[in-house]
Amino acid sequence: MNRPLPPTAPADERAIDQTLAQWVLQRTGSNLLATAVRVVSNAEGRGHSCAWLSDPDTGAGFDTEALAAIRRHAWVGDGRHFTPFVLDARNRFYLWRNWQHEAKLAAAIRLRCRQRTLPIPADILEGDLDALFAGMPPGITDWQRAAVAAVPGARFFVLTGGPGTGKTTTVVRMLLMLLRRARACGLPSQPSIALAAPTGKAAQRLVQAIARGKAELQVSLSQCGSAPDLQELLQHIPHADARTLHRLLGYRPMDNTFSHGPRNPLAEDIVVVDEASMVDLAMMRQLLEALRPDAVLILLGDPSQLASIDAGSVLADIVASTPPNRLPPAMANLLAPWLQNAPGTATDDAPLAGQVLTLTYSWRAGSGLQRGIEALRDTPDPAWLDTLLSARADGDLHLRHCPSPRALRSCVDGWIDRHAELLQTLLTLPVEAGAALQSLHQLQILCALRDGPFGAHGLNELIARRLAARFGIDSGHAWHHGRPLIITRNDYARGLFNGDVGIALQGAEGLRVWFELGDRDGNTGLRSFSPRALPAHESAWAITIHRSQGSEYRDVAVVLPPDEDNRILTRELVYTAISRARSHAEIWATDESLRAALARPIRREGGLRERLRPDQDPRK
Ligand SMILES: Nc1ncnc2c1ncn2[C@@H]1O[C@H](COP(=O)(O)OP(=O)(O)OP(=O)(O)O)[C@@H](O)[C@H]1O
Repeated sequence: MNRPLPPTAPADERAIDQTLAQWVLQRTGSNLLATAVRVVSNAEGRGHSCAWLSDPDTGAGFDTEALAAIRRHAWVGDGRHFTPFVLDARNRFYLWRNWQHEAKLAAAIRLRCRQRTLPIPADILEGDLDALFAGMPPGITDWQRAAVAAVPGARFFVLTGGPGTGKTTTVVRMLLMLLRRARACGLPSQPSIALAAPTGKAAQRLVQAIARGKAELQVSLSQCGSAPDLQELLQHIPHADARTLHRLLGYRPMDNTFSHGPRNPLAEDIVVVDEASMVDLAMMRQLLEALRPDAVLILLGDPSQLASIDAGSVLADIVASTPPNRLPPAMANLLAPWLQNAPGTATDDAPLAGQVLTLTYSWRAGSGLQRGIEALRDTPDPAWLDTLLSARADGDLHLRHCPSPRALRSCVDGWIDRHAELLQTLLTLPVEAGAALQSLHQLQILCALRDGPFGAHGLNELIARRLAARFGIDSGHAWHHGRPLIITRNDYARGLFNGDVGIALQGAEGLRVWFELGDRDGNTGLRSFSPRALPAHESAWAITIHRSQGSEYRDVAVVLPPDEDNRILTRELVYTAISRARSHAEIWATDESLRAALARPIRREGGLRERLRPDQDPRK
């Protein structure tokens, strides 16, 4: 085993990758194993749950002899028993923990999917759908109806779609359906519901979205006048309390464990998790294992967005494991009468068929921004990009040429001009904290990078200087009235968490930093802190696109570095950024870097999607 290292030194090697490899080398004396460990550690750092030791497309990497030697090593197994590393039959190499997360998560999902029943007879379903979709045309609401009709009897359900496709509108109806037919679905007569999301920001947005969805449905139900019990049941859907997944599962930062798991499952009968694309492999396994077998899990999200920061691309893998919107034959027959377009059918043994549905009709369609979002969801349409590059704008989506720091300065000046009124109010007038925090939802600069002149740090410094010059702020002081900032480290004692956005405001007590925070009972309220009491933080005129996930703003400016070879530039990154905008987005980039980003989809290595396909032997 002491052969020279194969030529597989990973790009972007981190100190931890080398340290781990060194440790393995010292204990095993095997260069080969140490090299494979270096590769897999590096892969994990880039979000992969495993590393291919032999590329399935090119065959590059470790040769057959090297692979056989690694496979024979005592520290490497096939996953049946504990070994520090696992090499599967397809030459995917795992750290034991990621192998376990994948295997256990896939097994938990498959088990839940096998339990599905179709407990509601067709005539009852018809009445329910008529009441819940009164006045809504069939055709464009087909997949919303299908989701509402398919959720009874499911223990695991995934509803996906791009922005504005009606996920909230639909999930409120799905919950109402479960409440009305609870006993038939094997739930208590008044099932309890938990709402959760991966970040505090996303949880706040979920609260607002559910409250709005409930109010809209309330109007529709009272207008149609039928089924008064539905109006009563609607009150049982919570809308003031959504927790982060960490809080839902009882995260204990002292020892990095959770109080809820298989031995202490969650009490709730129905758990809804929004922004599921941000949930990594380890967290999703924890969630699945913390559910009672008879509880229902509903995941909402958009698999085209950036995947989780930590390893895995769980939502995208789940969605890709089953053909889109194909139903098992029995379900297709049951639903056919209410769908204008006959649904395609899946094979009977497809584990997730009928439990993963995608909403395809955008209710915000028609704007240039929406066209851009749709064009970027899958493989970008080259004609769309060419048109945009030559016209420089499509309605509310704009391109600004930004090849240099000098061009960036003029983009910033233009941005300040366009938002001058709002910025002036924030920076120079007394403003109430709630209103000031609300106005931060109006505009946001999103950067692909954190560091460098085109990164969020550089942009924040540049913006601070330009604002100081324009509005007469003392540029010698970082702390000034109207400065937005984002917390970058959790502070459990103060209840401030990574990603919380606040604003510094001068008041009777001097300069205080205000946040809208949730308390332990799920209520949100305004709280202020002295700047000295804050955990690690930075200015937030510009934040990274990764940080913006789960948030939404009226106007967004997206900054891409002009270096088109930068590996950060991917289609998912640009899609995630512009889909944060409700009304207007501008992209500050060169044509080349935009083209390069759109041509580079993220591919995360892992075996989850295969494990969820029909008849998979988990060790393959
Ligand atoms: N069946 C429907 N009939 C009429 N309007 C609808 C329907 N479904 C959704 N809408 C409207 O479309 C808009 C977007 O819907 P919704 O908020 O449910 O989408 P979403 O997918 O949750 O959006 P986002 O991802 O941005 O949170 C809302 O204004 C909603 O009222």
